[in-house]
Amino acid sequence: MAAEKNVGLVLLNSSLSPFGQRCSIALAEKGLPHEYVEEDLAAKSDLLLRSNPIYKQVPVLLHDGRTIIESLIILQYLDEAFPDTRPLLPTDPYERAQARFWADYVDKKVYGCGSRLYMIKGEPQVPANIEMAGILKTLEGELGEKEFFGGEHGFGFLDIALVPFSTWFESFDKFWGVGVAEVAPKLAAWAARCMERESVSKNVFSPEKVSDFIGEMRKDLGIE
Ligand SMILES: N[C@@H](CCC(=O)N[C@@H](CS)C(=O)NCC(=O)O)C(=O)O
Repeated sequence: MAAEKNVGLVLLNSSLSPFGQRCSIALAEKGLPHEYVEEDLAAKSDLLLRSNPIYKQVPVLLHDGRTIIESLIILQYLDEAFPDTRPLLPTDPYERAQARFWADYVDKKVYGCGSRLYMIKGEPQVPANIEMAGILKTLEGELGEKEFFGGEHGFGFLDIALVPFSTWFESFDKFWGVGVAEVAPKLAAWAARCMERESVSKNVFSPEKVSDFIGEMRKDLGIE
C-alpha cells in the first residue's frame, strides 16, 4: 500500500499466513498506511532473516526501522504506538486479560488442532475431529449472543485473532467432516458477519482457495 501519510510502518508478510492476515486486518481497521512486502517463504529475504533471526517467520512489523514480531504482540503494539487510532483491545484491564486469554486459546487450540488435522487421515482423525468440534463449541460459548467477540466495543482483538482461521471452516467439513454450521452455528454466522468487513474480506484468503491449498498440501504429503 503506498503511504498517503508516512507513519514508518512496513509489514513483512506472506498473504497465505493467518498470522500475517491478522496484522493486515488490524492495520486496515486502524487506517494505518504502510508498506507491504510479500515474502517468499521458500526463499526468505535478507530483510526477513535479519529482522526475525530467532524464528525467521512472518509476520514482522518494522516501525521506524525497529522490529516487532509475533502477530498478537504486533496487534497490541499498534494499539499502544498509535493511540489515536481505533483501539482493538478494550480499555478495562479485566476485559483486556480475557481477550488475550482467548486469543492465546485460538493459537494453542484452533491453530494447534487445525494444523494437526491437516496431516492426518482415517482412524487418528476421530479424536482430533472430536477435539476440534469441542474447540469450536467452546469459542461459540464465549461469543454468546454478542455480534462480535469485542462485545460493546465491536469487532476487536479477539475477532482479528480468530477470523483468519474461519476461512478454514469449509475445509474442516470437506476434509474431516466437522461441519461448523452444525456444530457451532452462531460461530459460523459470526464468521459470515466478519467477512462483510472490507478489512477482513480484502486480507484473508477465500475458503475455496484455502481448501485448494490444503488439498494440494495433502497430495504432496501423500495423505490424499
Ligand atoms: N506465532 C507466530 C506464528 C508465525 C508463523 O507461524 N509464521 C509462518 C507462516 S503462517 C512462517 O513464517 N513460516 C515459515 C517458517 O517457519 O519457515 C505469530 O503469531 O506471528
